[in-house]
Amino acid sequence: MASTAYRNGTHRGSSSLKVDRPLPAANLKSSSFKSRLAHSPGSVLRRSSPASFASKDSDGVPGRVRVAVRLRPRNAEELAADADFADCVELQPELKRLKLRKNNWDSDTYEFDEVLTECASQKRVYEVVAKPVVESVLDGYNGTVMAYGQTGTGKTFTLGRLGEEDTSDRGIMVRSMEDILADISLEADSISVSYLQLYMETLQDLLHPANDNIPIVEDPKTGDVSVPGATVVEIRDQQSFVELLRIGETHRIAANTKLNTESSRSHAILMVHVKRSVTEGDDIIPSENGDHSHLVKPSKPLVRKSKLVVVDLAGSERILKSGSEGHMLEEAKSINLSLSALGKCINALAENCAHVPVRDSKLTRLLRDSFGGTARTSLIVTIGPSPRHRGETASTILFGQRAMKVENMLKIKEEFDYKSLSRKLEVQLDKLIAENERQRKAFEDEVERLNVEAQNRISEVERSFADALENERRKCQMDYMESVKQLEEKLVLNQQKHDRDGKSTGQENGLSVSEEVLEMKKLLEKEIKLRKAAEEEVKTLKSQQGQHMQSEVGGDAEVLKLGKTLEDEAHEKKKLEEEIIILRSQLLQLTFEADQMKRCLDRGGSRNAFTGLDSSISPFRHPQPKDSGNEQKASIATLFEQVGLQKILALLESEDANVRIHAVKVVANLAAEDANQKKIVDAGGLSSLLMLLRSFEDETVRRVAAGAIANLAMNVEANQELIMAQGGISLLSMTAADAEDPQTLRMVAGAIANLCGNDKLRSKLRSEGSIKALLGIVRCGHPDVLSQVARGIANFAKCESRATTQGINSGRSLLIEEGALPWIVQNANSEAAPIRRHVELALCHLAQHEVNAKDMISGGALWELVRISRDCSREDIRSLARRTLNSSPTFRSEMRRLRIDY
Ligand SMILES: Nc1ncnc2c1ncn2[C@@H]1O[C@H](COP(=O)(O)OP(=O)(O)OP(=O)(O)O)[C@@H](O)[C@H]1O
Repeated sequence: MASTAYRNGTHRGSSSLKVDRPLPAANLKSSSFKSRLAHSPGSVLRRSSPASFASKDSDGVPGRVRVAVRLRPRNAEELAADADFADCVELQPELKRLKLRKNNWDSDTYEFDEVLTECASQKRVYEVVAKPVVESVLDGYNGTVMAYGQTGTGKTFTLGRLGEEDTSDRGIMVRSMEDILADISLEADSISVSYLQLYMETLQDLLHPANDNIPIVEDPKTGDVSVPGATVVEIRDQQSFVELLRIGETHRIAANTKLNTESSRSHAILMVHVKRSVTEGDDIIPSENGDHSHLVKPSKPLVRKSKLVVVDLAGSERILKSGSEGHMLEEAKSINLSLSALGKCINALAENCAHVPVRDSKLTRLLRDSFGGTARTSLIVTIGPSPRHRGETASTILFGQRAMKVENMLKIKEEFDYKSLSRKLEVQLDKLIAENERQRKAFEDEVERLNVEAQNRISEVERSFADALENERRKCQMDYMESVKQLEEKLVLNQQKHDRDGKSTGQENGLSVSEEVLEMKKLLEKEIKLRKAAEEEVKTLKSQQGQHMQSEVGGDAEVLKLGKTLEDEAHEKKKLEEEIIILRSQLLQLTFEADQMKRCLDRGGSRNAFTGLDSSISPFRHPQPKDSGNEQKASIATLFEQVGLQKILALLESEDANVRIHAVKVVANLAAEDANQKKIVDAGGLSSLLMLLRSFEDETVRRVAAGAIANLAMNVEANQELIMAQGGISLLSMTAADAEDPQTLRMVAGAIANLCGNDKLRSKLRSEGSIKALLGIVRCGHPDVLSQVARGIANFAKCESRATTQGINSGRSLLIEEGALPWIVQNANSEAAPIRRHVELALCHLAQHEVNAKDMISGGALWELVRISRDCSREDIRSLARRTLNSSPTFRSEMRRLRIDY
């Protein structure tokens, strides 16, 4: 092995220095361990032997044990005793060399990493010996600062001085902690301390002395050495640390030896555990919108656990010199034993021996990581100047020289930091929750905004739609009113002209009415267009609603609102359709009336002539000339085609009274056409009409409904029977009893009269009060009404007569039983031809059966029969009367008795 010592050439007669430089270029003066590593890429692990103080991995950084030598100044005793002698050492700090005098003319020269003279301040000692180690510890490496030297040479002075009186006296322990506390973050990192002494191979807790015999635990894999039984105190400030040191100091075993009045008898070991979170930059996670501001992916959370071990060894001494006896002698032996075990290990490591006797003492076991392990180690060897202790000084120097050859493999101790990860994730989670909350709020605000916007749009559309509808309705109404007014004015004018000019003007007026009709038709077409436009509008609204619904997924309230809007729109549409139908029906009526007027003018009749009151068959039947009849049929066909019967009938049940009135008029008009009657009945129109009659809500409705029923009951027997089956007979009877309006009574009488023509309904008509109803109706006195009554009585009498002839009926006439005879007799010679004709027929039918003859005679009917047989303008009736009188024995006998010449 190459020696690190070199001799003064003078002694060997050589001026050249034989320096074997095995040391790597590492430089203790550097304050930054990282920069040192950067400057020593060529450092080579010199030990190739697997023998090591601790197990090592190959991925560490080589780091030789650094050794400094410190010379204590002469103490009082030495100043006195050695006054005449030179120091045994001569220091050359600038060359980092130490000369150990052998005698006055010969010396050995040694090179150290640092040579500290007796004048070196505590601060400088700390900076060159301990500070680099402390920095390494802060970087995550283990570090050891150890003082070795003869007793009384200043080990405790170097390491353990608290410097409470004079801060410049502060030793390495205090200064190390100051630097550590200054560098770490108390929030993220932690420092804890254990303070132990190894005394006579027993490890004792200096912070809790009762806790002795603490076991040493070594991790065979990592080489980590721990003392789990030791008290561990967390340090948060310098003051509490100094307090701990003081406590430890008071518990440290010391003795007054010859060489040191306060000689430490134990090895003191301060362990400073530093736990630091690695603060590498977190990866920023871009959000969906590319925003990089808030989300970060926590990097792999690591914690670096490092340990600074400061070892104040007990003094090495020659037992004789120290004057130890008894127990102290045992102490001294134990101290020397452990120091010698340490020396052996260092020798073995320095020599790359296969075996390092680590287990020979607890001291070597404790320092397993410091020598040949993973720690960065700095050794300060303390020496005294006295030539009397030259041997001990030489021994100390050689210890230091051997230690310089020990190469450690520095490794950072990193662990996965679950706590830190958990903390980071919690922070991250909080951020995410806050972000989520922000986004949710923004989303809700957006939904709210869209809702408001949609509502505004809907309201706007509703408003404009309602306005448009209202305008159209008003316009139609006004047009309609205007048309009616114009027609009425023209009618008056036409009448006046007609009166003046006679028939010649009739044709012109007819032409102008035709023009009106054309105008009306145009109006109808316009209305149809309007309806289509309104339907388009509804479609557009529906599609807008659909779009809105799509854009507002999950917006239930909005969907409901839109549904409501749709309903409203549908309602509006229905109303519009109703209005269109009404307008059409009005137009139809106008057309009809115009036709009537034209015909009337053609005939030179009065307005009353086309009101329908003169209709002898049906109150609503349109007695039209062929051409106008065809036009009317065409109009009705158009209405059917464009609107549909079902829709028209549905309007009979509309909530709007006005709509019902118009609808019933349309139905009545439709019912006037034979071709429509069955369709109306099949579609349930009869039931609706009867319902209107029953509800008696409006005189007009009732009147027109009765007229429509009369039309339906006109020809088709099946319809008549349906009316009966649905309670129509009694309904008509009741209506006849309480109606006052002559038009209504005319319609009701007409309907009953039609029913009276059906043989099958005879008894039902009587039992449900129809004959009484007809007789009641005569109170009205209006000839048109009376004409319908007379027609009904004639029809009834005819059916009775037929039944009697067929042998179905044998009794007295129900008409006579119901008291109709007096009215019949009274109206047999009515001035109104229609009445007279029906009554004459009725009398003839009654007279055909002998069973009625007596009542007729007593009721004065015979005279009327005789008159009819003589004077009736209709030949058929006259001959019928004659035949009847001739065939009845009772009448003949009475005529004889009365001497009526017949
Ligand atoms: N560099 C120094 N400057 C001034 N005084 C010093 C210096 N070094 C040591 N001393 C003094 O020397 C005496 C012995 O020092 P210290 O107790 O530190 O020695 P030691 O090596 O720890 O001894 P031991 O091994 O017996 O414990 C003390 O009074 C101390 O103040």
